[in-house]
Amino acid sequence: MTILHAGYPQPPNVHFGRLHHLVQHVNNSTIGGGGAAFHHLHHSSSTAAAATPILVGGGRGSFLTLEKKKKSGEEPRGGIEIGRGQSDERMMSNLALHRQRERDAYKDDEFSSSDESFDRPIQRYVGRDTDHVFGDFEMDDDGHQDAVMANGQLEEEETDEEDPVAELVPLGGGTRRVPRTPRRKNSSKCGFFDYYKLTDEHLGAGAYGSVTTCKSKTSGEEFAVKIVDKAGESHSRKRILREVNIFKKCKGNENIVQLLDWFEDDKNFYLVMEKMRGGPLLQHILQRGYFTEEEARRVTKDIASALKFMHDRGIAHRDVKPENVLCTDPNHVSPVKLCDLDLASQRPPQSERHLDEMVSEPDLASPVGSAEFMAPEVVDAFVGDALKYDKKCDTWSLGVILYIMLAGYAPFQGECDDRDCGWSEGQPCEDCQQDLFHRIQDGYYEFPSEEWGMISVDAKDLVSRLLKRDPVERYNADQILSHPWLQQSAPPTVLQTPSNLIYRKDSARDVQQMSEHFNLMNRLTDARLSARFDQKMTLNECVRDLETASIRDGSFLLGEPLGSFPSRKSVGIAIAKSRSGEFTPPISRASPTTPPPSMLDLTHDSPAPLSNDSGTFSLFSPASNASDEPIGSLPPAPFLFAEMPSIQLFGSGAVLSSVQMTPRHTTEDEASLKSFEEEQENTKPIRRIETQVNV
Ligand SMILES: Nc1ncnc2c1ncn2[C@@H]1O[C@H](COP(=O)(O)OP(=O)(O)OP(=O)(O)O)[C@@H](O)[C@H]1O
Repeated sequence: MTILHAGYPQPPNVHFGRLHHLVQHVNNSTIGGGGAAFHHLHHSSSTAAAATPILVGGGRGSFLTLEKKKKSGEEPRGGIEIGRGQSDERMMSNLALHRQRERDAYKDDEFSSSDESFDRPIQRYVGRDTDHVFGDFEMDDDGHQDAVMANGQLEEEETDEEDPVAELVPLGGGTRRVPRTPRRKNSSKCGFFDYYKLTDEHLGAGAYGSVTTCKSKTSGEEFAVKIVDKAGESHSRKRILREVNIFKKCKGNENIVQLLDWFEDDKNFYLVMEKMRGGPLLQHILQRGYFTEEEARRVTKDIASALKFMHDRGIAHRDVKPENVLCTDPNHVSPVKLCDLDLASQRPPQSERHLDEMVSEPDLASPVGSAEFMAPEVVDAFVGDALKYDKKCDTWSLGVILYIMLAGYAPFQGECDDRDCGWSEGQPCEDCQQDLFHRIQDGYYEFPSEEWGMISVDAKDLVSRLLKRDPVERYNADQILSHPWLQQSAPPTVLQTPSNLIYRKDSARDVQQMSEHFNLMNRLTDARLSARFDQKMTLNECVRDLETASIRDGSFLLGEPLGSFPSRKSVGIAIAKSRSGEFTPPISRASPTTPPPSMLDLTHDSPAPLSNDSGTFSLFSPASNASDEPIGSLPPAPFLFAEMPSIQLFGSGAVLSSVQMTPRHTTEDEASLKSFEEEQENTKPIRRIETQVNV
């Protein structure tokens, strides 16, 4: 019996893009998943699927239906099963377990609700928390999860238990606890600006959002709000929901930034967090100009505590780096808290994972994070070894941070023979990049006596326990916390860190800036790849899109014109920025040569070898005139990344073709942006050409 469960959290680590494949190849196995997964199967020509009886659960209502059937002794028609070859009993107990997890997830949920009195889970958005926690699920454009009824028809998820609440708006977080009863449905449509006002204080920016101080309209209290533009990527909702879920799991931990509220409107997501007044770690150290080993010890302890908390819950942060370590107090370096949970992933224990599921799991196999903080196994993934990495890469990254805190420079640095190479000034250099990768892979670093001579043996010992190439040997968070260096006060030795951060050419500050190339690229790669998986593009489709991409005067051409960006202020700003200064199209020093096979895994789409996957791009300056002379061209390579101040061109022969535009715009640009978006909607759809606007 092959059974499909739809509309309920799928068993961990089953990627629906693989569903068809798995069903075809694994007899009597089980696939859990959303309605779309069922749809996929139901419409497939797979004999396994065709022979499949139908009953498929759809969310909680269907679960109840199933329970009733079970009680009455009625055999489900087809049934639901979670786990391969399991009995009906087992299936029911697994479902009950999922159900319990779901209850637990809601139990202390300050974010949603005032409906505790009803003693029932609150549907915070259409699609359940657990769906996001346990893995991917497919949503339609409106974020609805489909449920599948006994007749096999797709239908919207049952909402008989309660009226659907306004989708995602607002979560009405813990601070005000906006009632979310059906009666209050419309009144819950309050937006971020009903409760907060933005200030001019810019706190930071990342690949997806900018972070600004906002003030509560009622109390005047200051918070930090991360504003994420919805236009940035096709599946931003899914990512935001995942981040919110991870934040929720980390609620109450004093070393993880707390999310207090979140909202959504037509344009943006708003994540309201506690404000970390002390700023990012290295910036704080630089500004103070004074840093001791004891302070480094405290910071390490805080980060290790945050990691322990996350790891104990099966969550890996995956982007531990100094910018994501924030100081609470402007006058003291500690306590610190980890922020930026958008790359964090929650994984079930290894024991619950099946081998084929692990292999086919692009999300967790995707390399994310920043170069200098990447653990060797992540670098392996970049250079083709495709090894898995998990929570232990967080402790590696902590090792890198600790090293930088103690010395003021990074343990692994790239170097080449070319004296004029601008690597240490942030310029790309393939040789330096390769050298950096090799050094990380070798795991070779030193403790130069000039800085390290005065640092305690215990501190160095902990560094060496963390910078272990083999993740098995590397300390985990528990071991870090019990290390002697963290058990008692460290010497009050004043470190050379601040001055090294300022004066060394290859300082961590440069490293940090340069690592952003990596970070951005990895994330976008990740996003594009998952978009590709979502869209179920075939290899051939990818290749067709790739011939030549050019950017001319704000128009994006890809083979034939797919659309153009109007010369509006919001875009104009970006172009104006690009015009300033001489532009040479760099190939990112950090770009990986090949995305790891585990990310691509195109073998199901086509047997074509990846070596044919090079695309050729001509890169035109937006300022170039009618002569249309390309100002530079990028050599064909499996993966390319070129960057202008605000426009990036991404391309790869087989993977994706995408032009990413990141104009900054101010609020007065919103009207023009809106009409730009409307215009886009009315013109020919621009496939895989996306704009990202960071407010
Ligand atoms: N709660 C906060 N208080 C103060 N500053 C913050 C806060 N959260 C984030 N920041 C600042 O904003 C920056 C960007 O935030 P964050 O990393 O969450 O955004 P992102 O778009 O997810 O970035 P990334 O590209 O690293 O993923 C941080 O490095 C930090 O400097």
